[in-house]
Amino acid sequence: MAVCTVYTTQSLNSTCSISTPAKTHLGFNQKHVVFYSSSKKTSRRASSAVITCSADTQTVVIGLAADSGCGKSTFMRRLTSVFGGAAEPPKGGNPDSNTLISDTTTVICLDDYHSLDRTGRKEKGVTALDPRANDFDLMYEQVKAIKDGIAVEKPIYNHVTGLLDPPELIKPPKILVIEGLHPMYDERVRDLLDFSIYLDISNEVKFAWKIQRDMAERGHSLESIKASIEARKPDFDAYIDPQKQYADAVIEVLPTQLIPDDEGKVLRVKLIMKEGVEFFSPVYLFDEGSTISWIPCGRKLTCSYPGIKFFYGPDTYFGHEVSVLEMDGQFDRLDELIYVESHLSNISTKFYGEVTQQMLKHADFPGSNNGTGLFQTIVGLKIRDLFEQIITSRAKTPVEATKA
Ligand SMILES: Nc1ncnc2c1ncn2[C@@H]1O[C@H](COP(=O)(O)OP(=O)(O)OP(=O)(O)O)[C@@H](O)[C@H]1O
Ligand SMILES: O=C(CO)[C@H](O)[C@H](O)COP(=O)(O)O
Repeated sequence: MAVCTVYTTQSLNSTCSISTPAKTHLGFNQKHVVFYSSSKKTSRRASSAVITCSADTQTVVIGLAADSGCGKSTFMRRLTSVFGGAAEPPKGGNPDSNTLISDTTTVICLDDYHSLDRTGRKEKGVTALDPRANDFDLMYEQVKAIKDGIAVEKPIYNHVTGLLDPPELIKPPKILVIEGLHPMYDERVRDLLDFSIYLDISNEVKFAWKIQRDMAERGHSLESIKASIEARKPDFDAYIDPQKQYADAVIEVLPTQLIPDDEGKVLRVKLIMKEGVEFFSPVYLFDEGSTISWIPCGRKLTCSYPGIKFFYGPDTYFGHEVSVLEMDGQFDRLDELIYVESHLSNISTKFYGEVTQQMLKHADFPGSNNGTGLFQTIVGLKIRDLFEQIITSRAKTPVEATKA
């Protein structure tokens, strides 16, 4: 009996099939195929084996990083809507699950990889942002397994009780989104991402949003909100904020420059897009690569005080070449957004007016009248486009095999 192992450059999963020029008995595991045969010609046959995997079922992995209360859930709702169908927690599972599943996407919250529960963190004097409170080995193993087409039993961090609940089954989806505090912190996890986004909310705006949500909806006092932001800040600066250097797209939210000393109600939002990212071409305004300042308020766009200002141009971000699209101000009439949409290019829509349609559909979501909603919607469309391109390219590329 002769045995020959062939290593592949791509991971193999249960969708893969192997054909050889002659009859051989074979089996395969994640990165290699083993051929057994009574023939001495095994080695030659193995080298000419053709390995085919179904591209449809290989998971594309997207990372979304941001601090708590910075709009991740809102962004996820916009993204899953682009793919159609509702995103819901796993049916019949833990009612406090953080996971959202739709036909195309599964969104998992990285809080589920907290290794210390609320009491454990208190006893050790660490915050949830501290890497010591999180299990990056498990995060890496499970995200890799899902990407390789293997279902996992993922833990659940229960935000109601502050405890770690029994795990839930996560099956490989078409698109896996890992959202939370640390999707780009661990190099191994970062390398699994096909595309990454960082929501960079400036302190002033974060404070305004926290007050609005935690005072109005959760009954917290102004003092306690201030204290919680201050307590998280050193770890946020040390472990969360630096991840933005790795992101393929950053949505930066700043106070307006149109009104002096505004309290974070009118926003200036920048979409920073890395150049040279495979399957992602930055959005542009009017003329790709040029520098444009545009005030669209006129006959076709109603603007009340303080108006709307767009900017587009090239820049550098953490040493990378980027394109930046910026919007300062807010829309009065969302149906007129079509005027702005028609001047943007590379937005990966499937039909004229798709951005406007998505924005109108979710007019009640926070940020629908400003650049946060507009840019989140556009990034959602870019992710759909990236996914479709990846699937097409995988379908064209046969798995490459090298003999041991
Ligand atoms: N674009 C926006 N414009 C205005 N307010 C916003 C925007 N996005 C989010 N907010 C405010 O921030 C709050 C938190 O938003 P969201 O739930 O999407 O964030 P999150 O990052 O998922 O939060 P958490 O991690 O705490 O669950 C919202 O209730 C809203 O008050
Ligand atoms: O930063 C966070 C991410 O959402 C939370 O504070 C962290 O997950 C801890 O959660 P809780 O406050 O519910 O114990």
